Amino acid sequence: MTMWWQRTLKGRLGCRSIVADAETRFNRKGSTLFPAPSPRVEWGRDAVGRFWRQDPPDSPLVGSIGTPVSMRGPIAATERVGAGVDDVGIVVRHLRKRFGDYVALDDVSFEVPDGQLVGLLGPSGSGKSTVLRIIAGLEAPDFGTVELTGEDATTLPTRQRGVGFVFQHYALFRHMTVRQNIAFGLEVKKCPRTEIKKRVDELLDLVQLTPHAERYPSQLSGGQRQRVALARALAPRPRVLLLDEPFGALDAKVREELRAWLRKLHDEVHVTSLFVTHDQQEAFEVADQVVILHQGRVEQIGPPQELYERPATPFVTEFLGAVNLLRGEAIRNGRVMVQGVPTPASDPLVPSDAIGPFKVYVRPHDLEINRFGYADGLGNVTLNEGWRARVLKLVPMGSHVRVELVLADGTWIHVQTPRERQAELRLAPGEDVLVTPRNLKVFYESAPAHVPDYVI
Ligand SMILES: Nc1ncnc2c1ncn2[C@@H]1O[C@H](COP(=O)(O)OP(=O)(O)OP(=O)(O)O)[C@@H](O)[C@H]1O
Repeated sequence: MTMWWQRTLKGRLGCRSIVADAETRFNRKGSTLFPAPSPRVEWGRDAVGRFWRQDPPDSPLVGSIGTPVSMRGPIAATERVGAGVDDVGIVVRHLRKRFGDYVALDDVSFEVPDGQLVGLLGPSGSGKSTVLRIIAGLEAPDFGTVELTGEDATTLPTRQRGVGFVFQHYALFRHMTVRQNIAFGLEVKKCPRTEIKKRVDELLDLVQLTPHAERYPSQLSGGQRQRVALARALAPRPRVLLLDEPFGALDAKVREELRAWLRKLHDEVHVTSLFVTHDQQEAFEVADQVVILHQGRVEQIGPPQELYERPATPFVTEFLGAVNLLRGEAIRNGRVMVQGVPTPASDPLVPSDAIGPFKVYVRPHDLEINRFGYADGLGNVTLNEGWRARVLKLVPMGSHVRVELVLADGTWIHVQTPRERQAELRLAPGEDVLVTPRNLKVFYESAPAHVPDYVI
């Protein structure tokens, strides 16, 4: 029956994701849950991830755009990486995994659009490698599904998944040359010799190791070995490429070079890739989109800049770089009371009369230090607005100065001030100043766990 549904829907719509969804619904309920749509009906997902159906105006079927048809609940907006139903390379849905009593994954769902490089970012122990291992078939989920290029792969053995895997510790064969290592997967598949040679030459060129083809791994640098590992993973033309902290064991400079190199390489080969890292900068530099994991759950998904500018939770705000945390007392007319001062908030969605306490976050480069006021020489004095603070310490950091201050209520903050601005202000420890913020991020202090509680 399931097969019938697959065939029917595929034939009518050519739409793999809908097929997978219909199949699950069918299996769970044991009967057809929605009528077979006519070919004129269009299907897809809306901006918040719900399935929708667009019926022609004269259709006898109920439903229109925005009509959710999934019985398992929509994939939340925070779980969506990209748009489109037909162009998905990897889909994981509702993954759960326990190790004994420990919940390693708790309902993880996301999609990797075909041909994109997506970063899976999170602190140590957040479940990143477990997700990757489940996608590769090295671990079985307790619940949930894995779909690779439209095919349900949840129970497929690893070797049938068409997955290329690159680990942190390059597992190259020490007794084989670079060429033999890259050829290994193709030899196992018993590809013709001429084809193997052609593909290996191609890959040696791609990873810029042609001159080192006859070397052994011990004769290569760490970065070169990881490039061989990548070429070896790409050799059998995998459907998807999984990279688990591939540069984790390398020193900072080599990592930086390899990041740029990987991004360039991906732009050439466009293989759907999932890249695990705990390094925010690495994820942001390399990935088209980033999935942020925390304690086995997806916190937020989006392009790097969007995550940085519009973090959905306090965790994401804190995880994505240095930030000051203050207490907000109430919000009135779009201004949040911080340090007794109504301070502009950057989003019109702020409830006009919400009562705190709120967590108020502001990045060090979004704070400006000012004197209390200035005179124009004609006897007019203009007073600045901001939070009163005392300078504690100045630390030169090259292009900027890190200024540490204490606010009137004893809260410590730090500000990143351009070197030129410090040359103007000539701040010194012990001075009283005003601090003026931009881009405040405000969250309810005690939001229910895991519910995005972003209010600004
Ligand atoms: N085979 C296992 N048996 C027991 N616990 C495990 C097993 N594999 C993973 N875990 C636990 O599950 C949690 C998630 O592990 P995972 O390796 O997926 O995290 P991670 O985000 O990749 O961390 P890291 O960045 O440190 O590699 C960790 O607390 C880990 O100890």
